Amino acid sequence: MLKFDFTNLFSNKVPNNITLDEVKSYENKINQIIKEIDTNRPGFVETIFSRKWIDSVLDLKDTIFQFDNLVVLGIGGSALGNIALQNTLKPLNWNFLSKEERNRKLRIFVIDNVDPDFVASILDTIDIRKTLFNVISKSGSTAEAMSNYLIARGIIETYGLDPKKHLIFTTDPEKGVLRKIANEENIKTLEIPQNVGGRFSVLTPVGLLSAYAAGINIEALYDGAKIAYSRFLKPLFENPAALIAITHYLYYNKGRNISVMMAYSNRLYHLADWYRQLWAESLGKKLDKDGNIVNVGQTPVKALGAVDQHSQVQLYNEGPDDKIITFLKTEKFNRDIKIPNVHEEEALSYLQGKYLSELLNNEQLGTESAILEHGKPSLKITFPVIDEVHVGEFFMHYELATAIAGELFNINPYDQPGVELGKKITYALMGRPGYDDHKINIEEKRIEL
Ligand SMILES: O=P(O)(O)OC[C@H]1O[C@](O)(CO)[C@@H](O)[C@@H]1O
Repeated sequence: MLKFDFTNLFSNKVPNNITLDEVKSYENKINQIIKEIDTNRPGFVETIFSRKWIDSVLDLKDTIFQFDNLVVLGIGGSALGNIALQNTLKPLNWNFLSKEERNRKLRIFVIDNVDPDFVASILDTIDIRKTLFNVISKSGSTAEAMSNYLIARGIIETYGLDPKKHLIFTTDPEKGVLRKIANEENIKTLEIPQNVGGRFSVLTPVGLLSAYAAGINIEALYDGAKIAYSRFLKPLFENPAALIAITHYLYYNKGRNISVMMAYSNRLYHLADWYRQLWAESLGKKLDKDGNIVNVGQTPVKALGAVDQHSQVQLYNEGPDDKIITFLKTEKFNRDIKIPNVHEEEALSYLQGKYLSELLNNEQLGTESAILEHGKPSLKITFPVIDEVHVGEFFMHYELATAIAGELFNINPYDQPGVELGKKITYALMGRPGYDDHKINIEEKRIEL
């Protein structure tokens, strides 16, 4: 199980700190929220109690393992879970290993952006004949995913290959242009449960296919998610998701409107990236459930230890009192490196003979202590080891925490109306029929240098 340490959130060293009594005063409300979630089971919870989604991926086994590369084409919730799974659970040099070293599992690439330099750099690297493309889009219409699909398809056709053999669409069971094309052309598909939104979809086929293709144990991901769910049904002070939600909510109300997730592990860093979308899109809302303008939301920020000690920590310690910090660390790294005894130099003797893991984890503890001395609240999540069970558990704790936080803020955590306008203006700029109303009026008085 993941270990959670909430001690420093309640310390008297934090001016205007939250107290256990304050948290306790929300106990009834939170119990009610938990009961409601458990009764109505939102889609992301329902998913982990069904074999359907794992089985739908396992059914594609023969197709997947004919290939050497899997390229995911999707953005936002249709990409970030894939990226997090690969980076936390596979060696960071996975795509550089030989096929034998990879045990014949696939190299995984995720093309989310539409930056031509980025897209070309991946397409230039892979052998198209040995590549399976997984186009992921819940809506089946997102411009970035669609344009990258069209590019991939164009290349497949240019090579004289059969698109049906090189494409899998992961999309809504009924709606969207991807579903239409799949039906017309008999392209293999995976379903995204209709009641699961993109940022909550990592444990649906959205994240499962690339994970499985790389040899990740997808069943163990579900085992971990179920552990998180069983902890979510426990009383408030034994319930990590509820404590994350209420402590962030209370500190937000005391002016801490930035939530930093600082991972002391290059692998765990990608979980912080996933968390950014979840926390931002779910909780950043203009209207509450009663239609009042509230403009709430806590800005999630990711940071990497020890790197950001030399970039961000000065600000965290001495800048505005507007942050709550979550540290991620692991007790066990897959590899370790002993720092050799090279010099008879006293200034270096504290390092020589020690392990990098020891240095990094002491840096974490040092930063956590320094941050507390500067009066800033933090919590810490420790992975006993970075494996499927703990990563699955992490995803589910945060999805549940987000659902609870949504209720505390009295907003809908499952929609994202604020991203629509930008999409429509882009459509208009790109000449998509039906979007003329969204043509922008360029300011006549320019302030341009
Ligand atoms: O899976 P889709 O429908 O292509 O959407 C991709 C992403 O775009 C958004 O709708 C808006 O950013 C996200 O919520 C979503 O994860």
